[in-house]
Amino acid sequence: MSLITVSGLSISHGDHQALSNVDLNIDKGEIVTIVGPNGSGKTTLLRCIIGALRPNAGEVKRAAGLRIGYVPQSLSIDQTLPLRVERFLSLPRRRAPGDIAAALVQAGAAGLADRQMTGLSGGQFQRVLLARALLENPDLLILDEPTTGLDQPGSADLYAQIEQVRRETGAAILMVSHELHVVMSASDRVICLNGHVCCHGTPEIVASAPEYRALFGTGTHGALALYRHEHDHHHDHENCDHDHTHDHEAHTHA
Ligand SMILES: Nc1ncnc2c1ncn2[C@@H]1O[C@H](COP(=O)(O)OP(=O)(O)OP(=O)(O)O)[C@@H](O)[C@H]1O
Repeated sequence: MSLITVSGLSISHGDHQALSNVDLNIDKGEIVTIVGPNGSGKTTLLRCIIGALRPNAGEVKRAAGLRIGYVPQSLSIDQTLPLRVERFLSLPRRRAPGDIAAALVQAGAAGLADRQMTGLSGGQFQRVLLARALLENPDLLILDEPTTGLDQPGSADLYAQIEQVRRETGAAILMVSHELHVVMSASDRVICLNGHVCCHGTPEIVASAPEYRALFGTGTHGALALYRHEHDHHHDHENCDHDHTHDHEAHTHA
């Protein structure tokens, strides 16, 4: 059985329909990446999966006893409050120093226990958040744009760390990423979201799907196309939408 099964999930924020009829499942030990333009509902979907938001329709089924570790997109720390990493990792639940040390090692942040949270670099901060999620001994690790604010080498290092975590712990990974080149190489499956599932499958299938190309283009890994997307889909294919009106070179199929 899957760790997570999402079926027919729809949710609105006020009168804004953020997600419509989303189906998704995550199996043991796989890396699944969600891509999609800004505002396409990626964070909303993750928050439904961890149970922080309730869908208006559909459901999220979790395997019995499933342990989830969640790394949020951002976390603000009071800059005026002294808070050591070790203490941060013991909030809100007290943790044994040995567990904290082990989680920091696994997150590639060994030696940071005594540092101040406010003095960490972006990459170190993300690793501490990863360590915090690992303290849950997760079967499923959920990361919302874990490389936000990191430079390219920093991002590559963090993704390598995440893959190592999967190798060492066997945890499944569900993450949101804008770094499509990395997504393509490291994921077992990719889900392309834009208020609904535009297309999904192995990275190769998604990369060659016209709806993916319409969203992300083919040059500069599609990063620029993220900001040019227009919300004009039709659902006329099992896994895909096929009618986008974009001016991008890749969009020659419409
Ligand atoms: N609490 C909220 N109240 C009102 N609207 C919201 C709320 N949270 C999200 N939204 C809206 O729902 C839509 C989806 O937001 P969400 O944060 O899930 O997108 P996203 O794909 O994660 O975006 P980004 O890539 O910018 O992080 C957006 O239009 C957003 O403005």
